[in-house]
Amino acid sequence: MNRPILTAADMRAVERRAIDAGTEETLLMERAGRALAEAVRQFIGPRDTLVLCGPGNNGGDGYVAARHLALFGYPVRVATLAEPSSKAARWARAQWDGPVEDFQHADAAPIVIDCLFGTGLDRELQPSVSTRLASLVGQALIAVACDLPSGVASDDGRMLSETGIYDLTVTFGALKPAHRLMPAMERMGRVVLADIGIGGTSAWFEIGEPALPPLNPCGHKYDRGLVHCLAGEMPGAISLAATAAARAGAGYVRISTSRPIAGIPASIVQTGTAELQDERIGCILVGPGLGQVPQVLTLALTAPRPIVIDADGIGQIGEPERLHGHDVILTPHEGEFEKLFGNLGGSKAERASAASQRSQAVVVLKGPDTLVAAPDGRMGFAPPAPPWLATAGSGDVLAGIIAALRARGMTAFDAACAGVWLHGRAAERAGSAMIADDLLSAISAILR
Ligand SMILES: NC(=O)C1=CN([C@@H]2O[C@H](COP(=O)(O)OP(=O)(O)OC[C@H]3O[C@@H](n4cnc5c(N)ncnc54)[C@H](OP(=O)(O)O)[C@@H]3O)[C@@H](O)[C@H]2O)[C@@H](O)CC1
Ligand SMILES: [K+]
Repeated sequence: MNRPILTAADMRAVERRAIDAGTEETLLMERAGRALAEAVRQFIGPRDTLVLCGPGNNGGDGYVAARHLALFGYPVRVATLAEPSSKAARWARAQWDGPVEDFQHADAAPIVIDCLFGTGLDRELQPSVSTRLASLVGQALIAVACDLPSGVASDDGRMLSETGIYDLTVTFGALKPAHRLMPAMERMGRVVLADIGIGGTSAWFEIGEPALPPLNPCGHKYDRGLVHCLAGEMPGAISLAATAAARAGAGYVRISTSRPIAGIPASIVQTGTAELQDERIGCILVGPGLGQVPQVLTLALTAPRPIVIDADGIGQIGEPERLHGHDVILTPHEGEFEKLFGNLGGSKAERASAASQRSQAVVVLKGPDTLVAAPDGRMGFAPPAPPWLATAGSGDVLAGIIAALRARGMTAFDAACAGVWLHGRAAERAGSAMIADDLLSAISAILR
């Protein structure tokens, strides 16, 4: 299931609609604070707990959580940075009948719950606040963030202030972009999405497990998709990509190559010609191991077939507008992206979206926080993938998987999202000592 990702403004609009429809704001805060307390209870048993409350509704959630944790039997202290400034937070503060300490002078605790700032943070923290918060987070056995670690910019995942590494982040109603974007994502620990009875739809979402096209029991190999790969100077990369395409379910994979490539499964056909006008081709794959032979990309773009352009192929496109009228999926990492699109500025999501619109291609902007952008504004955010996916050949495998899914009839955007999801799960299955070749058998295991 794809989970919506909402900006702070989107989230406020959802909240406003619920309130206009008769839901009390304090009820939403009560649900959020209770969900936070329950998540903490699931994570760790009763230990001394310090809840840090800020002036806004994030702080309000903190007073509610403190009340519930005390009811659950946790020894709870509350420390405040400033008195509540919103009506709902004042209500929550009034429901807390324990003492309230001053944030700067509160003693550390094994469980620290940061409810200073959430989606309303719009500037860096005062240095005295970030230093003290980082110290409390650093001394804690378990550091928990309410909605977001204070210091995180919700909409783009930047760190406005550094406050340390958390173990658990409990968010409400919907994920925010920062939960799936670096550098914020790696500060959050486990992210729990709590249901508080409201939520929205969005063109932005976290990529969930895909529904792959069903196999036709009466079908033949071409029904399952023909992927045509174009080799270049370094055949290892294209053989990895071609094998990944075969493992990801393409019925027929062939490689145009000027010299035989050793070590490829015999089922992958090698040909000395490039029959790209073949209408049975479901997707052309060009770029892995291509080297400096730009005429191969030019040849690929003569064929009226869907194309995945990866690696060296991306650097040879020249102007992104060259792709207009073609059916293209681009799979750049940051360096290749900048080479093609220049320095676009803005957040990673804004850059991916702008690039997709400019090229009219689906853009898979790879990294530890991979994004899939469509020209119509849709954006898939990859769920967290293991860091060992950053290894030589990993991108070739991803390109091959995506080409197979495109050839199998998925739309360009869906194929790219599904490929990113499968690639991450294959890496999880392959384990931390994997090399890119191991992803191939892991794909087979997942698709079994
Ligand atoms: N949306 C929903 O559906 C629900 C949302 N809920 C919760 O509400 C949270 C959002 O609450 P929010 O909008 O009150 O913002 P929040 O993060 O508490 O901070 C705003 C306050 O901080 C201040 N301020 C900002 N930056 C600052 C800085 N650097 N240094 C110092 N001050 C700074 C700013 O005041 P300012 O000084 O700018 O006037 C303002 O007072 C959300 O994260 C979630 O936890 C749940 O209750 C349930 C439903
Ligand atoms: K927080």
